[in-house]
Amino acid sequence: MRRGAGTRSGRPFASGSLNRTTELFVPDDQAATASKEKSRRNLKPLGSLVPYLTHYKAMVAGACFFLALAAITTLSLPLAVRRVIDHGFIESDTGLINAYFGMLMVLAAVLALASAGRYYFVITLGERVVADLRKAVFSHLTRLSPTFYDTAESGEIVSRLAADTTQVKSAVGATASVFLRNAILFLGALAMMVATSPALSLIVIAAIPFIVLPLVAFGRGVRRKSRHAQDTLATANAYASEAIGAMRTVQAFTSERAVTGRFGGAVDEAFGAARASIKARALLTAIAIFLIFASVVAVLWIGAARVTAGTLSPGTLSQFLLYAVFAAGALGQLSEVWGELSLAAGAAERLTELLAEEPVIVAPPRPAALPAPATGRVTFEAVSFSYPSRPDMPTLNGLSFDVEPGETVAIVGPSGAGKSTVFALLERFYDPSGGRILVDGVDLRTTDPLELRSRIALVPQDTTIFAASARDNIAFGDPSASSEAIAAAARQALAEGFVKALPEGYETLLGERGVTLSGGQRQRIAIARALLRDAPILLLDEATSALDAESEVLVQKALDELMVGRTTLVIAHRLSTVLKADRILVLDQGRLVEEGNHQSLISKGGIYARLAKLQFEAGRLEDAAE
Ligand SMILES: Nc1ncnc2c1ncn2[C@@H]1O[C@H](COP(=O)(O)OP(=O)(O)OP(=O)(O)O)[C@@H](O)[C@H]1O
Repeated sequence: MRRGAGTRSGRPFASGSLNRTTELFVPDDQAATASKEKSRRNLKPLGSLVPYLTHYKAMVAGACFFLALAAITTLSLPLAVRRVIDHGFIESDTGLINAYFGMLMVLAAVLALASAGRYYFVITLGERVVADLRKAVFSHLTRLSPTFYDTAESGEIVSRLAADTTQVKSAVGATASVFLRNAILFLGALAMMVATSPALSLIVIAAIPFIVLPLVAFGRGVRRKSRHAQDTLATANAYASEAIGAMRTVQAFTSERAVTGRFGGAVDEAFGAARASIKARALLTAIAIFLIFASVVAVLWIGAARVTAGTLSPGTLSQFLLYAVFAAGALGQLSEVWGELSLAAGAAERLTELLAEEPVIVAPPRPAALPAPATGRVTFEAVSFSYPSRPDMPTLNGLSFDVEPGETVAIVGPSGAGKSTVFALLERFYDPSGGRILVDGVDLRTTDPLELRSRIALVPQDTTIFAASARDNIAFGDPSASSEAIAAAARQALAEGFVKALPEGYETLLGERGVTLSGGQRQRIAIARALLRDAPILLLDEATSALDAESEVLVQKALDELMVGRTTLVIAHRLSTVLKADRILVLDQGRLVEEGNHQSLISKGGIYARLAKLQFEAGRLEDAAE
């Protein structure tokens, strides 16, 4: 079960699209095909966000209303301006001028209100949707099978959860609103231009393809570069989170310089990619601004000639020009947010991919019920298994054994024999490739994994202490447990003494940013957790790290309490455990090679005898010392 660093290096996910690190190492021609395919993609992935939006119809309606109001108000401004120029100034009627300016003031107030409303609804909507999306992605991640995590890089997934959702937030919020506002403005201004002066509009409309086409073509390259920059950043982040999680190991091996250098290299690469993307974006902006303003100037030029010739009123030219500026400005903004939107589309796509990742282990459509009350019988029938990440290496080979209800069975064997794998299969983290595993006579494939796991309590070798209170840590497997039940479990696990002695007792924050527990204390928390779960089957992965004699006695006593009346499978590392077990199963290379009790196996003189001599020698010395 324990994975070496090698197993997490850069294997693509099942869908082959999430692990961007691998992309950096694919041959150039493949990478080119892949990015071509990507650049063809458009804003479609943003469509996957629609279901999230439909939950908040009122907010969407509010956002649309204010969006339209702001656009209409903006579009009516030039009409007022034209009247002021063509009538107000000429007729020098102060009453009329006042009325026009009064109207402009009202328009300004409406515009201000509409903009504030738009901002409020749109940004809140963005926050709301991304909060839901984060929850959905995280909840989905908790349901994915270990097979997924065998090949995924946890740092990268966390970065997806943080960075991609933030990108989506800006898209749903600000960017989408800017996009829609400018799209409405552009179309509205265009229509008003035609209404104002069809002749001038014709010139402008003829010029549009010459403006838009180069921008679109160039925009594609920019998007590709941005995506590359994001991917390189994700790689750097993944590396950082791995190193930060293992800082003790880094320092113990005095590898600070090496990891800093590697992270620095990754950051520099991300910076290089970001700079390339910024350069392209800067150039795009320059091209856009020049093309747009050059055409506005050209229109002004032609229009001015017409005013001089007397075929156009100055007010109409101003009105037309204002619409042209609006349209041009809107188009400029559109080209800018298009890039951002497509980035967000990329982010939405990756999140959708993550959400589309199916758990390998699922309940059948009609799961068979496990018998009640549970007895705790465990049966392995000719079980063969290879890890999906190493399909050509058989880990278990036709393994058969039966554990009676209430029996304590020790599993021993050399490192890599498959002991932890037996536990993983029993929890149905994976399905065997051959044979069957039964709990209380029911084949695990036919039942609901959640129901199965609720019948199993696991005390792992390394207890994970979460950054939460001591109470929550004990109640991890049963968050609804009463304070009395939690205290009783702690008492039985001999954890009550040290928990009460913590600065704030059961409420003391443990783990990261909290109190650090000793090895023996962690194990007793794990035992209390398992006691509270009160499951008929107990899987115990005995810690290999030696505890001091006193802790050892406490842990042992707590375990004895835990094992009473339960079927127990224990991966044994101590002599005292094998001596107490009803039966010992000896595994080697995924096969059951010997079976019996300590005495019978020792007298056989086989693998167990050899292992016992090596492995339990220390235990015997300890026992002698006591
Ligand atoms: N998640 C995994 N993906 C791929 N291979 C794995 C995985 N977990 C374990 N293995 C491999 O399966 C084999 C059996 O591993 P397992 O952890 O079951 O052995 P073990 O008997 O518990 O060893 P140890 O006593 O050292 O913990 C080993 O060769 C190991 O490298």
